[in-house]
Amino acid sequence: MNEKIAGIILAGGKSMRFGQPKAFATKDGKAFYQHSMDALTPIVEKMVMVTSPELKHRFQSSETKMTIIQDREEYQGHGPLAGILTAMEQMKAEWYLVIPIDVPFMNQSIFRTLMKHMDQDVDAIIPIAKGKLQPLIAIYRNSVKGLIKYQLDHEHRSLRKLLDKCNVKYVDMEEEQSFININHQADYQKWVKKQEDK
Ligand SMILES: Nc1nc2c(ncn2[C@@H]2O[C@H](COP(=O)(O)OP(=O)(O)OP(=O)(O)O)[C@@H](O)[C@H]2O)c(=O)[nH]1
Repeated sequence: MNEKIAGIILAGGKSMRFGQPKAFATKDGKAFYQHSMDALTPIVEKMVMVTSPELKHRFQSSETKMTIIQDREEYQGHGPLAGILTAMEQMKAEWYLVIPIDVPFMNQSIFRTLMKHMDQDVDAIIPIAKGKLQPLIAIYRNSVKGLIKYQLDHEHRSLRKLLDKCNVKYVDMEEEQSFININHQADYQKWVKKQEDK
């Protein structure tokens, strides 16, 4: 455990492509958002799940280190950066482990690998997996808070844009399975069918 490190679960998306709130889809009898919690729980002392007013009442947690909050009002629905900023303002830490709610194959070892790169000169630690940057499964330092606020105040919601202005450590990940994210209902149904056929 490290008190300098806190967890942020991003759970305020609209799930338009999925057709219903994907946080509550299940894998192995457990909701997707619980898989995200499980990936962070062994590592962090405290964590927040940042969601929308519409979804807030649907999340449950008996985990004492978890708080469920909603995006700061003026940034509600403004994308993942709104969730990250809201969490950083609510919960003080030096480093934040960030995870979305649509990566049910994720596990703590991915974060343990990223954590090896935490040092003074770095603002963000971003994995590269499946040939892509993965800025939503990443570590951010509190040094980026001001930049995130600036971007949101100027309607710049892109994480890529934030990374362009930061000192970023990119980490190539050999393990790809953990990074599978489920955006479309069809992908989820394909996976469910595969399990049933096994
Ligand atoms: N707190 C917060 N989280 C968000 C917001 N927008 C997206 N997220 C989360 O960020 C992660 C990635 O979201 P996306 O899959 O890109 O977007 P989505 O809105 O969930 O899905 P689509 O509507 O299909 O694009 C998910 O965990 C979302 O719940 C937001 O405005 N606030």
